[in-house]
Amino acid sequence: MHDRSSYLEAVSRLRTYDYHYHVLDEPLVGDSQYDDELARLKASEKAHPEWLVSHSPTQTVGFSALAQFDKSTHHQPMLSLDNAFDAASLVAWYERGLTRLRKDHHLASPPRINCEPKLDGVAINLRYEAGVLVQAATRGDGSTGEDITLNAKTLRALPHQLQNGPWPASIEIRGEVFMPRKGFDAMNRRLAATGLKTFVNPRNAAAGSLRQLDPKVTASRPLDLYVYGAGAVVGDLDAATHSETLAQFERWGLPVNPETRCVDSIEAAEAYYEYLSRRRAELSYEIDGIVYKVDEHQWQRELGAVAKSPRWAIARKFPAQEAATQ
Ligand SMILES: Cc1ccc2cc(C(N)=O)cc(O)c2n1
Repeated sequence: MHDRSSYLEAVSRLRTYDYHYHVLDEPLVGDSQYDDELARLKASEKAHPEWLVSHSPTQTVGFSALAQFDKSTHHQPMLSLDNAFDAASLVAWYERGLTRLRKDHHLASPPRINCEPKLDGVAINLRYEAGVLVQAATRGDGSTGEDITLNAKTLRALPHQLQNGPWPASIEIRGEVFMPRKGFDAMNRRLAATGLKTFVNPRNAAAGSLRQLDPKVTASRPLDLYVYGAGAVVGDLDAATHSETLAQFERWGLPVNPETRCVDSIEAAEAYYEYLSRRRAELSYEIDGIVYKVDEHQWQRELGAVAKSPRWAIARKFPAQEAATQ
């Protein structure tokens, strides 16, 4: 660097690199170019101490990224699903539930089963108060997650205000944020074209995009959302079944997966698995199985949950795919 103005330009250029790398998680240059330019800056400051400015990157101890996310405690824990890897395990899950319920009830008909694709994305907990979205958080450890409200508000599928009331005074609504394949491929092409690191799969891309410290970056990513259940409810959610709850969510303007079906038998539930297994490749998003839930809330309550997993729900997983070619 032959004069102070080119030194000051170098300082500004490196600070821009730092911001893109540490805050936007989208490096502008490769590590070797960054290291070379930083080394030249340090040499200039050694040769010309009178040029040094306090905002030079050589003066910051570890780049101070924006504040981390606040923590957010779920009013009701977010449950994780037990897995079934074959039809026999699915039937065994259902039979176990039937046996438990038959201890105390004469079941006129077998419990209905709600079936839906298991999206391969990242879970989110939304809290609406008086119908207004007041908080959104990641699942975290099931009890406490990260407050990503500003990022969630950039999701085009997510209403900030519920429609067609009434609704409970406060309600937690759970869903899965995901990145459709086409959006994932286009985003990776853009990142690769500018020499930036690409994401391995849509699930990682959704998780990384939802947890950006800068909501503008989240807004630039092709994220989508389907909601799948309720958590804590203050007031009355007048729905006797899970499928009625989902219908209510749709009336309020929340996105519910259109592949969701309610069936009358475990055989029909298994048929749904076969049906969706055949359609999997043509869906616009990635799924890693089917989620089955006993539909009646009364039976869900009676079956309860063991450890962190509900007895009333199970995930029937597809066989692991060999390294998927994106
Ligand atoms: C209770 C529960 C827990 C995790 C879930 C996850 C998904 C999903 N990944 O699509 C769908 C559900 O209905 C879920 N339901």
